[in-house]
Amino acid sequence: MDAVTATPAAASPPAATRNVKPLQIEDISVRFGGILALDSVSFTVAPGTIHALIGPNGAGKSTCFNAITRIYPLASGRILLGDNDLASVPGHRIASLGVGRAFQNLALVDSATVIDNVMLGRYSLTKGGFLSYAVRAPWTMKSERRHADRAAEICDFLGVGQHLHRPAGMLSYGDQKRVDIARALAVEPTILLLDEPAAGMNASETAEMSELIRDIRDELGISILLVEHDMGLVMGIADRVTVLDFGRRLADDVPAAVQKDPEVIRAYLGSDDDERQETP
Ligand SMILES: Nc1ncnc2c1ncn2[C@@H]1O[C@H](COP(=O)(O)OP(=O)(O)OP(=O)(O)O)[C@@H](O)[C@H]1O
Repeated sequence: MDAVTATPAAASPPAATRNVKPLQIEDISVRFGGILALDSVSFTVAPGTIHALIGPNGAGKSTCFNAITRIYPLASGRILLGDNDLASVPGHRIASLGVGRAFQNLALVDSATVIDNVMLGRYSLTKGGFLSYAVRAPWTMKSERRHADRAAEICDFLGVGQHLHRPAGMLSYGDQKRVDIARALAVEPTILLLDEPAAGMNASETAEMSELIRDIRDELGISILLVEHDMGLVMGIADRVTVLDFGRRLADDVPAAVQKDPEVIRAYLGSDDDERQETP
C-alpha cells in the first residue's frame, strides 16, 4: 500500500497499567567511519503508545534500534527511559531496565522448545542469571517454576500456548514471530521494540499481527516502538510516526499528518534520478 493512501488509525486512548515511562531520544548521532547514519535525531515515545519509526531503505531505522539497545555506541546525544540514561549502562543491563526487543530475523534457538526460548528472555530478571539455571543450582528451582509459569502465561497471551513443548523451529513462520515477541515480553519490558514484525507475512497474517500489537499496547499497557515497511499496518495502528531519511528526522506527527507531508511523500517516491525508491 502506498504511504499516501493508507487508512489512518482511529484515535485510541493509551493504556496505563504498568509504570511505563517515556522513551526520549535526544539529539542522537551514530557514525560509521565517514557515514553519519543518524544525525541529531530526536523523538519521544509517549507511555502506552504505538510509535512507528519509518523511512526509505538506509534511512537509519535499524541503527536507531541498535543505538537504543547499546549495540552501536552514540557519537553524541542521550537516550532516556524515564530517569535512566540508557547510554550510561552496559548493554547487557538494557533488558533489565525495561527494554524488550523482537528481531526481524528471528532470534530463536530452533532446536529448543518454545518455553525454553521464552525462558531465555526471562534470565535477565533472575538473580543468578542463565548460568545458575543451566547448572540447576538448588536455590533456583522454586524461582524457575515461577518464571516458567509466567513464560507460559505470556505464550498464552500471544496465542502460542499450545506449542510450549515443541521445538520452535517446527512452528509456522507466523507462530515463530509470536514466540520471538513472547521472548521479548518475557523481560517484562515497559517498552517493546518491534523490528519489521510483518515482514514476510501475507495480508491475513499481517492483519493478525496488527491486532496482536494493539493488544500488547491495550492489555499490557506498554509502549511499542515499531519499525515496519508495511504502511497499511503502520498507518492503521500507530499513535505517532517519526520519519527518517538519510539519517535525519524528516517528520514527527500523527499518521494522518505524516501521510500528507510533502517532504515525506518526496522521500518515499524519490525523484527521477533517485535509486532509493521502494513501495511501502
Ligand atoms: N554496521 C554498519 N557499518 C557501516 N555502516 C552501517 C552499519 N549499519 C548501518 N550502516 C549504514 O548506516 C545507514 C543506515 O542504515 P540502517 O540499516 O540503519 O537503515 P534502515 O533504515 O534500517 O534501512 P532498511 O530499511 O534497509 O533496513 C546506511 O547507510 C547503512 O549502510
